[in-house]
Amino acid sequence: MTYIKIQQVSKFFKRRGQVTEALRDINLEFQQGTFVSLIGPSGCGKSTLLRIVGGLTEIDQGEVTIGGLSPGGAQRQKQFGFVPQSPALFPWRTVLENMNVPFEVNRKGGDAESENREDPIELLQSVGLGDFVHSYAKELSGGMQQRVGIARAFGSGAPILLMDEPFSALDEITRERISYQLLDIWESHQKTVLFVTHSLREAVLLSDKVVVMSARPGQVAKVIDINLPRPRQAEIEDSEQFHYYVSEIRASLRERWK
Ligand SMILES: Nc1ncnc2c1ncn2[C@@H]1O[C@H](COP(=O)(O)OP(=O)(O)OP(=O)(O)O)[C@@H](O)[C@H]1O
Repeated sequence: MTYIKIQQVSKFFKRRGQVTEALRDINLEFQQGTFVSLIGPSGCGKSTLLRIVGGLTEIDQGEVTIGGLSPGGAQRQKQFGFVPQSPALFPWRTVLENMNVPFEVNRKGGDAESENREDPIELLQSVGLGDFVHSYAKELSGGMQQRVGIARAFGSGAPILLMDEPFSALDEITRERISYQLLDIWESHQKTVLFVTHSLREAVLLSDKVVVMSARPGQVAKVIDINLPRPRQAEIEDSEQFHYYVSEIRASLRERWK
């Protein structure tokens, strides 16, 4: 059953008398529990689309529904967890205390559902941070901080995670390692994820669907189903099928440069 439905969505930004057409006629549908990557040239509207789904940016035309709710309605029901480029951690709090932040916020909002929460230590172990639970966030490397951000989002109780280039500030080796940890944690939780990336490799490794977008005004160039078996291990990157998908995405991006 369709969970996230984006119909004929267009978005214009108006600033100082200038109008930028950021998105044009976007139509997409995703089922619950799908890992979706958005890939496309810089400025094609990937972040804007993520923010629209998350109820942070209004649309000018079209409609977005999340399980029948408007993005604003879904946001009020705490359906979204955000993982931005750099994780918003409190530096003087420990890793474990940072894991509690979404629940503190929810409690302030009078929300009691936080009591059925997952064990934050187990979540931290699943991203390789079991030994750093009591470290201060400021003592962690950038990659470790981002792993806390990911574990926190998976433990937040939100069914939809919106990840906007979460690995972009990391070096290549850290980035590769974290992508496997994200793969593992997602495969054991199967939340609906919208993941913005510039990496073809990450898109194929992680996703069930890759949305290739064309340059501004952003339009959907192609939606590619990644039918690689799960659970996926590092070896899958050596498979012919993996390379085939990477080439297909690259060709689709190039097609739009012409
Ligand atoms: N708040 C805003 N006000 C005005 N223009 C905006 C605003 N947000 C985005 N834009 C414009 O909309 C277009 C799409 O921006 P967006 O950040 O969504 O692209 P993107 O694909 O995520 O880019 P990148 O890959 O570089 O992060 C760009 O031309 C951008 O300048």
